[in-house]
Amino acid sequence: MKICADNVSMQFKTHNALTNVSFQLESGKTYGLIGRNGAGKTTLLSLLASCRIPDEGLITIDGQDPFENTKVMSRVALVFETDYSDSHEPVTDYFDFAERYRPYFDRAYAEDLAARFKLPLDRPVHKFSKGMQSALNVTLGLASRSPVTIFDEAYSGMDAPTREIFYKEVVEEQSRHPRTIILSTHLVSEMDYLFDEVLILHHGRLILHDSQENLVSKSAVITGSAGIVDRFTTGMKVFGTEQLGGTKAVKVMGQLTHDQLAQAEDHGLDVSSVTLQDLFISITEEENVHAER
Ligand SMILES: Nc1ncnc2c1ncn2[C@@H]1O[C@H](COP(=O)(O)OP(=O)(O)OP(=O)(O)O)[C@@H](O)[C@H]1O
Repeated sequence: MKICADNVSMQFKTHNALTNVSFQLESGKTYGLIGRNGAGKTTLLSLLASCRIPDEGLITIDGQDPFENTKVMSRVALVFETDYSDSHEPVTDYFDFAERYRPYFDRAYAEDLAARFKLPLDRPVHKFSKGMQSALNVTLGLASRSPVTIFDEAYSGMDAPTREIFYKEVVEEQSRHPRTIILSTHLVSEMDYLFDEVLILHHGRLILHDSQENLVSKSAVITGSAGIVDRFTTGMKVFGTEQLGGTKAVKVMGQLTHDQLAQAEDHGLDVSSVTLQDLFISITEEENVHAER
């Protein structure tokens, strides 16, 4: 299912939670939605899941407005951190419910995941630990096999080995049952390998949307003696700088040419790739937002 956001804006009283956000998402890809606290990720995902309507702009899923559109919305699943404190039902009741309302729900897969996450099927969910409740959420999301499956930080309660099971399943599910998967997260460094494309929200604006491959190949860190690094990077688009004594590391946007790489080597400069986490931190640091040298 193709998702389009066209100039979407959302306000809470006087606060602009989203401003003119536009993008297109395709089926069969895993998208990483990243942004600092309060950047607007949950607001955007709740619009995609039709929990609210945008103040301005349009969201379409397969060309249709998803709001109160049962046919479209039965194919979209939003998984978020849920408060289960009043949930006295066992896991099996959640599976029964999903089986009734989720057209692609695979119960056998859900039971298999529950076993791997060590979730007792007959125990009331309010008695689960926070991590177990998160594992139930991701189980319902994965097994929903919804053509659009959105996880809004739904895994934050899970410990590292449990998150690894989830990540592995995301990869395997994309090859078994390709769909649009959107993962919002703060765990950028451990999840970056899952993303085909990355969207970075900052203060409600989409400041970057590109493939993971492009992001990594179109940026670099140049490290070496401060004066030489400064001369080498003059005229380049710099988005981050660190200095320790006489050694400077400058992060630049844009792919270096063969000549530039050869020059860097001649000058004893080290050229390495930027991680997504690095890129994210640097471009969302106020003082670095795309400063041109
Ligand atoms: N119901 C609401 N009423 C008023 N303001 C809201 C509401 N929901 C969100 N906001 C504000 O909108 C902005 C975006 O919030 P949102 O929850 O979308 O951010 P987020 O990127 O998901 O943040 P986090 O990573 O901390 O979960 C924040 O400034 C938040 O305070």
